[in-house]
Amino acid sequence: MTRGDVPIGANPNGDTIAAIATAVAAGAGSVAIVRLSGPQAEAIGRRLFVAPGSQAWESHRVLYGHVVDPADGRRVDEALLLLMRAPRSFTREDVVELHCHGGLVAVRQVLELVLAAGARLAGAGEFSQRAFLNGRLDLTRAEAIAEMVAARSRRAAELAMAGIDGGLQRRIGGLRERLLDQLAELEARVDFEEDLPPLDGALVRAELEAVRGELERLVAESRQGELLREGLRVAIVGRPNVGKSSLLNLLSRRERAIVTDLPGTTRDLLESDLVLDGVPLTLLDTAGIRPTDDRVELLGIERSRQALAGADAVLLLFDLLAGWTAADRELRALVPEGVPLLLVGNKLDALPPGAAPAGVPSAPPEAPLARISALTGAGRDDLVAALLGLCGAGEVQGLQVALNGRQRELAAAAATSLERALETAALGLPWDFWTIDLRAAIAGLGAITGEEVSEAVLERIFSRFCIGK
Ligand SMILES: Nc1nc2c(c(=O)[nH]1)N(C=O)[C@@H](CNc1ccc(C(=O)N[C@@H](CCC(=O)O)C(=O)O)cc1)CN2
Ligand SMILES: Nc1nc2c(ncn2[C@@H]2O[C@H](COP(=O)(O)OP(=O)(O)OP(=O)(O)O)[C@@H](O)[C@H]2O)c(=O)[nH]1
Ligand SMILES: [Mg+2]
Repeated sequence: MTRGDVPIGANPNGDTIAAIATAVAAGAGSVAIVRLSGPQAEAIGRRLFVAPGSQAWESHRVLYGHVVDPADGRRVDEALLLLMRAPRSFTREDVVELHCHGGLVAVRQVLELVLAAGARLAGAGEFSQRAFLNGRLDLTRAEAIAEMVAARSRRAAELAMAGIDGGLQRRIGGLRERLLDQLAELEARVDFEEDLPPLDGALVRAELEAVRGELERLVAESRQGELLREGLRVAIVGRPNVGKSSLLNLLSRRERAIVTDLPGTTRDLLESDLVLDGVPLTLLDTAGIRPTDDRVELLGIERSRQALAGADAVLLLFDLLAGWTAADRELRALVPEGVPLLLVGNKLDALPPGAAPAGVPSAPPEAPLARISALTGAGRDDLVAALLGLCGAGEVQGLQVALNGRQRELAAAAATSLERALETAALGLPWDFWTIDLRAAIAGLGAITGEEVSEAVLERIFSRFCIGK
């Protein structure tokens, strides 16, 4: 995105941007919106839009009419126009929306006419960036908007909504205010030591310690938010014929993968996107791993190994009838250290009642164990709960706010700065020695909310948004 000509702050003389605001892929919607923002938005709208009768161009009213090509008066689409004059708009600039018919052909023509009439194609995230620069949103709300667009599950959308409502801004902004209060007290003592009542150092330290604790809690909880935003890649691995594809089908509730009684049925990697208990995940069905001379099967097995190496979690499936065999133990050794692993004994239905499966330890030392029948679905819910629990996703239900990666780094650094300030305090050094680290912590929290953030960082954040947002 190049936007060197737009200064930080309001944009009264700036250019007018435009983009298609609605989905441009994954099938046509029934309505598509071209959005304009900037000082020329209304003039361009009036040039291209013909509203019959005596409809008035009033703010926050919808006009009915047609988008026409001003060159020849040809009607390009039947549409609705929504005018929102500054500052009562998303960007706090004049905004015009042309609500066209869905599908891409007409709406692209409308966008071309808008650009030909003097608007500039918006860069990624540029509407949201203007909303931020014009003080309509803080940075946590702007980032939450991007998360809402990207959300893959209901829980991820709820978390994004809490961010849009300012949940994170209030938490971080509140902690920053508390630090600013302490800084003011300390600085007053540096400047006017004689005129003020003495400062109770223990109280200041207790307050810094409390803020530091809150920051560390937020950092610790951020992992759950990450799960919701990014989803988990879970590989199902195991020997041929143990029921991996059957399990994929059971969890995705459809016949996604081919299942046969022939070992070596699955030869390629198969991905299925699903949501389990509000957590989005990508399940990978893999080719059964075994020694073989079949060239195609060997290539598939190589992909299984790669999936195993790149997964956030692994379900290692084995056949309860055959028991936990030497080959299963070898597979277990392939699972990288530190990757959450659940052993899944399958074909529970075929086990005679009361029979202990051969070789399966009651509490296997290797990893936690779940028993299921991919055929009947028995044990499915316990499997899901165990998997999510292993990945730390069990607690996402109560999650109110969650830091993203950028915010987590800043919060962790701020916590470290506070720790340093507290160490300085413990050494009994003068007030002005504390304030250096305290100020660094305040700046870090200001970078989360956007109160103290460089233009380069803003560019990087908004360039990850989609065009039209
Ligand atoms: N058609 C359409 N739908 C949309 C958006 C949009 O821009 N256009 N949004 C875009 O993301 C989201 C809604 N968010 C919005 C947030 C604020 C304002 C707005 O005009 N705020 C003004 C005025 C509020 C008022 O009149 O009380 C303000 O806060 O000053 C508009 C949309 C989702 N749906
Ligand atoms: N009785 C019983 N049979 C099962 C169960 N799960 C799978 N099967 C059967 O086991 C056979 C193999 O199932 P698949 O799901 O294709 O096994 P796979 O692990 O994907 O096998 P490959 O793709 O060859 O590695 C099929 O005949 C399934 O019907 C189960 O829980 N109980
Ligand atoms: Mg299979």
